[in-house]
Amino acid sequence: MTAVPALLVEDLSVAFRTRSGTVRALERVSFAVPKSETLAIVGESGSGKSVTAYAVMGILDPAGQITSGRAILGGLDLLAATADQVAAVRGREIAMIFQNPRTALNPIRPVGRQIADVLIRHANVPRREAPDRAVELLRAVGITDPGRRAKAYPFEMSGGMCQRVMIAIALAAKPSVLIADEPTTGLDVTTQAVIMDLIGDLARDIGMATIFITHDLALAAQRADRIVVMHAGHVIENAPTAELFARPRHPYTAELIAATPDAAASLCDLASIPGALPDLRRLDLPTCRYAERCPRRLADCDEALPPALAIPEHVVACRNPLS
Ligand SMILES: Nc1ncnc2c1ncn2[C@@H]1O[C@H](COP(=O)(O)OP(=O)(O)OP(=O)(O)O)[C@@H](O)[C@H]1O
Ligand code: NI
Repeated sequence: MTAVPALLVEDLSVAFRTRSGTVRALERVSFAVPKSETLAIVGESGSGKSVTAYAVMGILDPAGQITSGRAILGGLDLLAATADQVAAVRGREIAMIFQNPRTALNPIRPVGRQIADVLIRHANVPRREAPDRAVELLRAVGITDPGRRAKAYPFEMSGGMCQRVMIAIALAAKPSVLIADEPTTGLDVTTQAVIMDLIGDLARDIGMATIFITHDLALAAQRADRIVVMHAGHVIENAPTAELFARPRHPYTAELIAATPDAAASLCDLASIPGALPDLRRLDLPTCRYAERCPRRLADCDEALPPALAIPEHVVACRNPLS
């Protein structure tokens, strides 16, 4: 009945081995991104948003280990695929843009060349045509005088301009999925809106699904069709955006929304949510990682979490959800 999603993440668990113990960063994370839709992943710092993205992209820190899960893209499980298979897909079918475009770009290669590299490698563009196509792409992401700008180095461009270049690189091969990890953090508000519009417009043009990782509930509400809320490495709620705001079912989501009345605050500084994320190295981590902060905790909250698939279209991982 339901169509095949652009990306399906199921049961993803990741642990990092560190000197001070094992960090259980993700536990059984699941979500699906329908084709052409935007899914926001929101959560406090340390909740596991970036680790989820890195695991799917195959760029986890070597200390990180995927201990369970699948990430299905176009019939291929990225987590079980060979390095060659992943290399063939990354940049072509799934691409990522990062918070700090300046460090993600190659500092010693003109930006036009960097875009041309991707076009040759991933979009089957003949080498001769690549430079002109790179200039076209720079124009498409709203860079004025793109012919001249193509010859510039990243340090010669503003942060907003570098992010446009990153977007041009990410979208060069028209991937079916884009992961944008805090793509506008550090940019001024006007540039933020322009960049988000740009990503939205380009996604629409090529029918691309977008995973938008953010601290900013307001931005998520404006831009996403669906919101996944993470807490301490768990997906605790997943619902269509309007539904999530109208009827939050997990006590943590309700706290988040209450703490941000016009949904305008950023989750970066959630001083008003009592407690902190538990230390993910703890050996006695509770089954519900929110239990120790939760005003609705029941005795049986320490038992296994209910399957996070309680209600179709609206997933909540809680034994005592709001109705
Ligand atoms: N290389 C690593 N070694 C050990 N622990 C790590 C490593 N990378 C991430 N972690 C841990 O994994 C957990 C999730 O981190 P992650 O970066 O995904 O959080 P996040 O939700 O993206 O936070 P932020 O909003 O600050 O970017 C954190 O507890 C973090 O300390
Ligand atoms: Ni992050």
